Amino acid sequence: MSQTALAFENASFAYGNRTVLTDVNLSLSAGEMVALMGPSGCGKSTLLEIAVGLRDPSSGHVTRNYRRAAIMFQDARLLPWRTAQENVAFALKVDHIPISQAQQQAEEILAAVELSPDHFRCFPRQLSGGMRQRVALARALVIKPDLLLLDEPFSALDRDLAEQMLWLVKKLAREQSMSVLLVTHDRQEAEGLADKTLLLPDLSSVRCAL
Ligand SMILES: Nc1ncnc2c1ncn2[C@@H]1O[C@H](COP(=O)(O)OP(=O)(O)OP(=O)(O)O)[C@@H](O)[C@H]1O
Repeated sequence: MSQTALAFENASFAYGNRTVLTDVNLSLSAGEMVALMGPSGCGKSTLLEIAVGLRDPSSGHVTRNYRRAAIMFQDARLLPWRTAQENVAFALKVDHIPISQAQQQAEEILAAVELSPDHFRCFPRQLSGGMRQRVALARALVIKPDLLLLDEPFSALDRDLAEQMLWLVKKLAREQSMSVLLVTHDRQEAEGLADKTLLLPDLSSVRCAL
Protein backbone atom coordinates (compact mmCIF):
# COMPACT_ATOMS: atom_id res chain seq x y z
CA MET A 1 0.00 0.00 0.00
CA SER A 2 1.36 3.45 -0.88
CA GLN A 3 2.31 5.71 1.97
CA THR A 4 0.02 8.47 3.16
CA ALA A 5 1.63 11.87 2.52
CA LEU A 6 -1.01 13.87 4.34
CA ALA A 7 -3.94 12.93 6.56
CA PHE A 8 -6.61 14.97 8.31
CA GLU A 9 -8.55 13.12 11.00
CA ASN A 10 -11.63 14.90 12.36
CA ALA A 11 -9.71 18.14 12.00
CA SER A 12 -11.53 21.37 12.85
CA PHE A 13 -10.34 24.94 12.72
CA ALA A 14 -11.66 28.25 14.05
CA TYR A 15 -10.44 31.81 13.67
CA GLY A 16 -11.23 32.96 17.22
CA ASN A 17 -14.83 31.94 17.81
CA ARG A 18 -15.54 31.61 14.09
CA THR A 19 -15.49 27.95 13.03
CA VAL A 20 -14.31 27.48 9.45
CA LEU A 21 -13.59 23.75 9.20
CA THR A 22 -15.44 20.99 11.07
CA ASP A 23 -14.35 17.36 11.33
CA VAL A 24 -12.43 17.22 8.08
CA ASN A 25 -11.24 13.74 7.11
CA LEU A 26 -8.85 13.46 4.22
CA SER A 27 -6.02 11.18 3.25
CA LEU A 28 -3.65 11.73 0.38
CA SER A 29 -1.35 8.93 -0.77
CA ALA A 30 1.85 9.21 -2.77
CA GLY A 31 1.00 9.98 -6.41
CA GLU A 32 -2.68 10.60 -5.65
CA MET A 33 -4.62 13.68 -6.76
CA VAL A 34 -7.43 14.90 -4.51
CA ALA A 35 -9.74 17.76 -5.47
CA LEU A 36 -10.98 20.14 -2.80
CA MET A 37 -14.26 21.83 -3.61
CA GLY A 38 -16.67 24.14 -1.84
CA PRO A 39 -18.18 27.60 -2.01
CA SER A 40 -16.15 30.74 -1.53
CA GLY A 41 -15.20 31.23 2.11
CA CYS A 42 -15.73 27.60 3.17
CA GLY A 43 -12.11 27.23 4.26
CA LYS A 44 -10.21 25.75 1.30
CA SER A 45 -7.20 28.08 1.64
CA THR A 46 -7.25 27.59 5.41
CA LEU A 47 -7.08 23.83 4.83
CA LEU A 48 -4.04 24.31 2.55
CA GLU A 49 -2.38 26.42 5.25
CA ILE A 50 -2.97 23.62 7.75
CA ALA A 51 -1.63 21.08 5.22
CA VAL A 52 1.71 22.89 4.99
CA GLY A 53 1.93 23.52 8.73
CA LEU A 54 1.30 27.27 8.69
CA ARG A 55 -1.61 26.59 11.02
CA ASP A 56 -2.55 23.71 13.30
CA PRO A 57 -6.09 22.39 13.69
CA SER A 58 -8.04 23.64 16.69
CA SER A 59 -9.07 20.03 17.32
CA GLY A 60 -8.54 16.68 15.63
CA HIS A 61 -5.29 15.57 14.10
CA VAL A 62 -3.18 16.26 11.01
CA THR A 63 -0.34 13.95 9.94
CA ARG A 64 2.24 15.44 7.62
CA ASN A 65 4.39 12.66 6.18
CA TYR A 66 5.62 14.49 3.11
CA ARG A 67 9.21 15.63 2.71
CA ARG A 68 8.71 18.88 0.83
CA ALA A 69 5.64 20.86 -0.25
CA ALA A 70 5.24 23.40 -3.05
CA ILE A 71 2.25 25.64 -3.70
CA MET A 72 0.91 27.33 -6.78
CA PHE A 73 -1.71 30.08 -6.87
CA GLN A 74 -4.16 31.53 -9.39
CA ASP A 75 -1.70 34.30 -10.28
CA ALA A 76 1.80 33.26 -11.35
CA ARG A 77 3.60 35.61 -8.91
CA LEU A 78 6.79 35.66 -11.00
CA LEU A 79 9.57 38.16 -10.44
CA PRO A 80 9.10 40.60 -13.34
CA TRP A 81 12.79 41.52 -13.58
CA ARG A 82 13.94 37.91 -13.99
CA THR A 83 13.61 35.69 -17.06
CA ALA A 84 11.52 32.51 -17.01
CA GLN A 85 14.63 30.45 -16.47
CA GLU A 86 15.92 32.74 -13.69
CA ASN A 87 12.54 32.66 -11.94
CA VAL A 88 12.69 28.88 -11.83
CA ALA A 89 16.39 28.67 -10.91
CA PHE A 90 15.80 31.20 -8.10
CA ALA A 91 13.61 28.65 -6.31
CA LEU A 92 16.72 26.48 -5.88
CA LYS A 93 18.58 29.23 -4.03
CA VAL A 94 17.54 27.84 -0.63
CA ASP A 95 19.24 24.55 -1.56
CA HIS A 96 22.54 26.37 -2.24
CA ILE A 97 22.81 24.70 -5.62
CA PRO A 98 25.56 26.21 -7.84
CA ILE A 99 24.07 28.64 -10.38
CA SER A 100 25.07 26.66 -13.48
CA GLN A 101 23.47 23.52 -12.06
CA ALA A 102 20.34 25.47 -11.03
CA GLN A 103 20.04 26.88 -14.55
CA GLN A 104 20.39 23.39 -16.01
CA GLN A 105 17.66 22.03 -13.73
CA ALA A 106 15.45 25.02 -14.58
CA GLU A 107 15.84 24.29 -18.29
CA GLU A 108 14.93 20.64 -17.80
CA ILE A 109 11.78 21.40 -15.84
CA LEU A 110 10.72 24.22 -18.21
CA ALA A 111 10.95 21.68 -21.03
CA ALA A 112 8.95 19.17 -18.95
CA VAL A 113 6.09 21.70 -18.62
CA GLU A 114 6.26 22.01 -22.40
CA LEU A 115 7.71 25.50 -22.79
CA SER A 116 9.92 25.93 -25.80
CA PRO A 117 13.58 26.98 -25.36
CA ASP A 118 12.71 30.28 -27.12
CA HIS A 119 10.76 31.25 -24.01
CA PHE A 120 13.37 30.38 -21.38
CA ARG A 121 15.00 33.79 -21.68
CA CYS A 122 11.77 35.77 -21.92
CA PHE A 123 10.64 38.05 -19.11
CA PRO A 124 7.15 37.42 -17.67
CA ARG A 125 5.67 40.44 -19.54
CA GLN A 126 6.76 38.81 -22.82
CA LEU A 127 4.82 35.61 -22.10
CA SER A 128 1.11 34.80 -22.37
CA GLY A 129 -0.93 34.04 -19.23
CA GLY A 130 -0.77 30.31 -19.97
CA MET A 131 3.00 30.44 -20.45
CA ARG A 132 3.44 32.36 -17.19
CA GLN A 133 1.47 29.65 -15.39
CA ARG A 134 3.76 27.02 -16.94
CA VAL A 135 6.75 28.92 -15.54
CA ALA A 136 5.03 29.07 -12.13
CA LEU A 137 4.39 25.33 -12.33
CA ALA A 138 8.03 24.71 -13.26
CA ARG A 139 9.13 26.85 -10.31
CA ALA A 140 6.94 24.75 -7.99
CA LEU A 141 8.22 21.47 -9.43
CA VAL A 142 11.93 22.29 -9.60
CA ILE A 143 12.36 21.83 -5.84
CA LYS A 144 11.12 18.24 -6.33
CA PRO A 145 8.17 18.41 -3.94
CA ASP A 146 6.38 15.23 -2.94
CA LEU A 147 3.28 17.31 -2.10
CA LEU A 148 1.96 19.90 -4.54
CA LEU A 149 -0.83 22.25 -3.48
CA LEU A 150 -2.71 23.94 -6.29
CA ASP A 151 -4.99 26.82 -5.26
CA GLU A 152 -7.09 27.28 -8.41
CA PRO A 153 -3.90 27.64 -10.44
CA PHE A 154 -5.44 27.63 -13.90
CA SER A 155 -8.82 29.25 -13.31
CA ALA A 156 -7.79 32.38 -15.24
CA LEU A 157 -7.01 30.29 -18.34
CA ASP A 158 -9.53 29.10 -20.88
CA ARG A 159 -11.01 25.69 -20.18
CA ASP A 160 -9.03 23.73 -22.80
CA LEU A 161 -5.72 25.17 -21.70
CA ALA A 162 -6.57 24.68 -18.00
CA GLU A 163 -7.45 21.05 -18.68
CA GLN A 164 -4.26 20.52 -20.66
CA MET A 165 -2.19 21.94 -17.79
CA LEU A 166 -3.93 19.75 -15.22
CA TRP A 167 -3.36 16.60 -17.26
CA LEU A 168 0.28 17.57 -17.42
CA VAL A 169 0.35 17.94 -13.62
CA LYS A 170 -1.33 14.57 -13.27
CA LYS A 171 1.21 12.91 -15.57
CA LEU A 172 4.15 14.45 -13.69
CA ALA A 173 2.56 13.53 -10.34
CA ARG A 174 2.30 9.89 -11.38
CA GLU A 175 5.84 9.80 -12.74
CA GLN A 176 7.29 11.38 -9.59
CA SER A 177 4.95 9.84 -6.96
CA MET A 178 3.93 13.36 -6.02
CA SER A 179 0.66 13.89 -4.15
CA VAL A 180 -1.52 16.73 -5.37
CA LEU A 181 -4.22 18.65 -3.54
CA LEU A 182 -6.16 20.70 -6.06
CA VAL A 183 -8.56 23.48 -5.06
CA THR A 184 -11.11 23.99 -7.79
CA HIS A 185 -14.58 25.44 -8.30
CA ASP A 186 -15.03 23.31 -11.39
CA ARG A 187 -16.88 20.05 -10.70
CA GLN A 188 -16.16 18.71 -14.19
CA GLU A 189 -12.46 19.36 -13.68
CA ALA A 190 -12.53 17.62 -10.29
CA GLU A 191 -14.45 14.61 -11.55
CA GLY A 192 -12.35 14.26 -14.68
CA LEU A 193 -8.96 14.48 -13.04
CA ALA A 194 -8.98 13.75 -9.34
CA ASP A 195 -8.79 10.31 -7.77
CA LYS A 196 -11.25 11.58 -5.17
CA THR A 197 -13.02 14.80 -4.25
CA LEU A 198 -13.56 16.38 -0.86
CA LEU A 199 -16.51 18.73 -0.73
CA LEU A 200 -16.36 21.25 2.11
CA PRO A 201 -19.66 22.59 3.45
CA ASP A 202 -20.37 26.30 3.71
CA LEU A 203 -20.45 26.83 7.47
CA SER A 204 -21.33 30.51 7.07
CA SER A 205 -24.79 29.55 5.76
CA VAL A 206 -25.15 27.19 8.73
CA ARG A 207 -24.29 30.12 10.99
CA CYS A 208 -26.76 32.35 9.16
CA ALA A 209 -29.51 29.75 9.55
CA LEU A 210 -28.99 29.55 13.31
N1 LIG B 1 -6.62 35.31 9.07
C1 LIG B 1 -7.95 35.22 9.18
N2 LIG B 1 -8.58 35.69 10.28
C2 LIG B 1 -9.92 35.60 10.41
N3 LIG B 1 -10.74 35.05 9.48
C3 LIG B 1 -10.16 34.57 8.37
C4 LIG B 1 -8.74 34.64 8.14
N4 LIG B 1 -8.47 34.07 6.95
C5 LIG B 1 -9.65 33.68 6.43
N5 LIG B 1 -10.66 33.99 7.28
C6 LIG B 1 -12.07 33.69 7.07
O1 LIG B 1 -12.23 32.28 7.09
C7 LIG B 1 -13.17 31.87 6.11
C8 LIG B 1 -12.49 30.86 5.19
O2 LIG B 1 -11.48 31.54 4.42
P1 LIG B 1 -10.66 30.79 3.30
O3 LIG B 1 -9.80 31.81 2.63
O4 LIG B 1 -9.99 29.61 3.89
O5 LIG B 1 -11.83 30.31 2.34
P2 LIG B 1 -11.78 29.77 0.83
O6 LIG B 1 -12.71 28.62 0.75
O7 LIG B 1 -10.37 29.54 0.42
O8 LIG B 1 -12.36 31.02 0.03
P3 LIG B 1 -12.19 31.41 -1.54
O9 LIG B 1 -12.75 30.28 -2.34
O10 LIG B 1 -13.03 32.66 -1.66
O11 LIG B 1 -10.73 31.65 -1.76
C9 LIG B 1 -13.65 33.11 5.40
O12 LIG B 1 -14.88 33.50 5.97
C10 LIG B 1 -12.58 34.16 5.70
O13 LIG B 1 -13.13 35.44 5.78
